[in-house]
Amino acid sequence: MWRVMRKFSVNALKLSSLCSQHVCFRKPEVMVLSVTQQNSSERNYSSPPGDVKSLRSVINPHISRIRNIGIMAHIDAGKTTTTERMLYYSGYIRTLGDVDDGDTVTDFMVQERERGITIQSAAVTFDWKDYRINLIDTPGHVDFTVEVERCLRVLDGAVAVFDASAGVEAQTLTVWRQADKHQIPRICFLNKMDKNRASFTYAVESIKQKLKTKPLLLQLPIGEAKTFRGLVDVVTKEQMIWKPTSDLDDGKFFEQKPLLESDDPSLFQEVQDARNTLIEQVADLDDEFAELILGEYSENFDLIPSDKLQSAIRRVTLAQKAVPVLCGSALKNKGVQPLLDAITMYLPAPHERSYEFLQWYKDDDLCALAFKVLHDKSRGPLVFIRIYSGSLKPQSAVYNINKSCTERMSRLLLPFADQQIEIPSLMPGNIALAVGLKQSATGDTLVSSKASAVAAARQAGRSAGGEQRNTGDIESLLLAGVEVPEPVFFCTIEPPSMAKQQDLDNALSCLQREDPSLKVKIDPDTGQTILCGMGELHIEIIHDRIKREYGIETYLGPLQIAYRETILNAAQATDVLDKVVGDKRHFVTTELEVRPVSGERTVTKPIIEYAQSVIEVLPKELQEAIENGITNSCVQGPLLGFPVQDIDVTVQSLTVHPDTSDTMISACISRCLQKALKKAGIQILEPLMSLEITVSEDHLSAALADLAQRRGSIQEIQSRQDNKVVIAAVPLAEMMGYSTVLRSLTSGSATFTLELASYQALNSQEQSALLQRRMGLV
Ligand SMILES: Nc1nc2c(ncn2[C@@H]2O[C@H](COP(=O)(O)OP(=O)(O)OP(=O)(O)O)[C@@H](O)[C@H]2O)c(=O)[nH]1
Repeated sequence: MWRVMRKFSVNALKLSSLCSQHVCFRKPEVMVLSVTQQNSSERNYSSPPGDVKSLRSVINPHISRIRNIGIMAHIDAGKTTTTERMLYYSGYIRTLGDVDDGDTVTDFMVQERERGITIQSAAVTFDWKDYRINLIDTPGHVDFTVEVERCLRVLDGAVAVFDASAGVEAQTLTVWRQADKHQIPRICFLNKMDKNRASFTYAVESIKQKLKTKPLLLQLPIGEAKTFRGLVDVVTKEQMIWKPTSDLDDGKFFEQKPLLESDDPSLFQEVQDARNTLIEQVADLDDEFAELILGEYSENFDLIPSDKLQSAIRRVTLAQKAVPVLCGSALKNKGVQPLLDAITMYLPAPHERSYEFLQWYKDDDLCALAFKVLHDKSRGPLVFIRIYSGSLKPQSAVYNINKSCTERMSRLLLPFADQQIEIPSLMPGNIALAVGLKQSATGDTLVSSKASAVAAARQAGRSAGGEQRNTGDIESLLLAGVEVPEPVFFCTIEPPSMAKQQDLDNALSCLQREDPSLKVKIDPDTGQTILCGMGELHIEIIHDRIKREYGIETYLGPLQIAYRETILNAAQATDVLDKVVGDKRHFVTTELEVRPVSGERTVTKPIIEYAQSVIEVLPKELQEAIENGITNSCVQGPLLGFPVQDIDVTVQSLTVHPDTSDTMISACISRCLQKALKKAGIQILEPLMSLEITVSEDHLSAALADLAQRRGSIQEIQSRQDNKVVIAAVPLAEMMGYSTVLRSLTSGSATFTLELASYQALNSQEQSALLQRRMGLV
């Protein structure tokens, strides 16, 4: 049972389950925070370090004291255990759990079902010493570009957790490269130092080789594998030894004292050498520090004050010139407190990151990103928000740029400790949960008002070179979130019985708000529900979540590619509708002309025009009925039922009997358009993907040979450190199961991202082969 649960925790979000175990274990109480009324005895802390209690009353700490971080790790490297220890030492949870002990998770599932909240939580807030740490969940599946990018957007820094016996593994490599792209400063934590075959040297070497980064060794282990008992801080030359002080060996207390030569001469020498190497490395990367050591301390590096070295390490970490490396054993409760110190010391505060879009907003104008939506049956959608500028207050209205609507939030909550605390305001750099936003979904940008969005749009327009754009276009520039690509795969989904259809519809509508890349539609012919997603894995996960979180066992049809249809030529068609319903005669005649639209940009909605003779006499009310008919007809093309794009429709003539309903007008127009499209000759378009593969030189030719067999066209091969980055365009139809093939071709060393680039025409042979397949003839 536990194994099963552990697996989906892997697939879903491990931090989520932690948050859920500890935050949502009981019905979350919402309490209005009143600093003066707080009674410390009510809290759930077990001798928290530092002055956590008083800090907890600080709703908006100074921005320099905030750290928004994520933890990235390969499966089983110890992300959950490390996170759990962080929450324990910070006083967030009272008892240390073991991920291999399933009881708590089972309990949590029961609670979760009773409370009706979905499992996932996006962030957990806790204080360490005098810092506010928001631990933001990083997605379990790097295959979801949208999900990963959304998440990286709200992180200011990250901790990469490694299994010290395994070094850098595939999944870490992928996320590491994504973090490189988003320029996120990082710290490495070599976990599992207690494990047989754990090797500090091997793991550091693997970081150097595989991640092509400069590791800064800030600690050295004392002992390795079974003998691992502590570590030495290379900067301060202090040793930290964890010794069980009571039956409860929770690692909370450890001995910290200067390492003396008499304690261990060879370790002392190692630390001395490591410190000198560290100083030289940092001096090479930081001019300010180089000047300092060449001047005052050139005679004796030992005299360099630790705080000067720490500040220089911070600067090179923030500039991503090097990565601090720490070590420990989360399971054996060693090394996590120094890791927390390093997070506060070396990772950036929100204002130390540069966010390009902020230049478009005035200083105190709100700019916030909704980065996760949770569904709570009693309180409705809870939206996780990160503020970049301005402030948020409960009962205030915000303008959602993506949805072009104004919404009012009723309350603001901090996901703090075991409660969600109601707060009166939220300042830049912070993260909170908003209650009452009905429209906002994952990835939406929230600003203070429409006027502020338009002003920022103008500013963005000016920065983009003052091109004339309409406001709608410019607004799309403003998305602090990520643009959602069109889904490229689809399949039918069916509930186990008709009685469950309503539940399935509800589940899908909740999931859609959380995940903007998921689309759901109804097949107009069969009435079946259709799921449209970004990839094989995406659809699989949605299927799994419906079962796991909503308790509905569904059946998926075969996975299909979302083609498009367009026309080859111009054509005209006429149609007549003459129907008597009750005592009314509905009579319409029409003539339509269709023409292909060519250009670089895809035109997904039909361009609608009217002949002069029609526009002169056309009442405004009928225009909507006509345009509905045209738009509906384009949803399903005449050849295979895929959406029709890149067409221009001109209404050449229209006669309508006075009693005719709008529905009949739409129906006649729609049918006439289908006739015209058929006459114009249908061309099927297939999704063409932009593929980026990062591969070592040794495996480059194997990857290229494979691409050639997939109708791929190579556009560019770049060099990135010792790796090659292949940029290619490949039809999606050739990409099924690609991750498995690439893994075996490159011994798991290559990574790739896949994104929709455009739609390209199938040639006549490919088109007729597809038609035959769809008709079941082959
Ligand atoms: N020996 C040893 N085992 C550890 C350590 N940390 C975690 N583990 C074990 O490694 C396994 C995976 O730990 P998790 O914390 O679940 O790792 P994770 O990275 O969250 O795993 P996934 O969520 O499955 O990706 C569990 O059996 C842990 O008990 C450690 O420091 N030493």
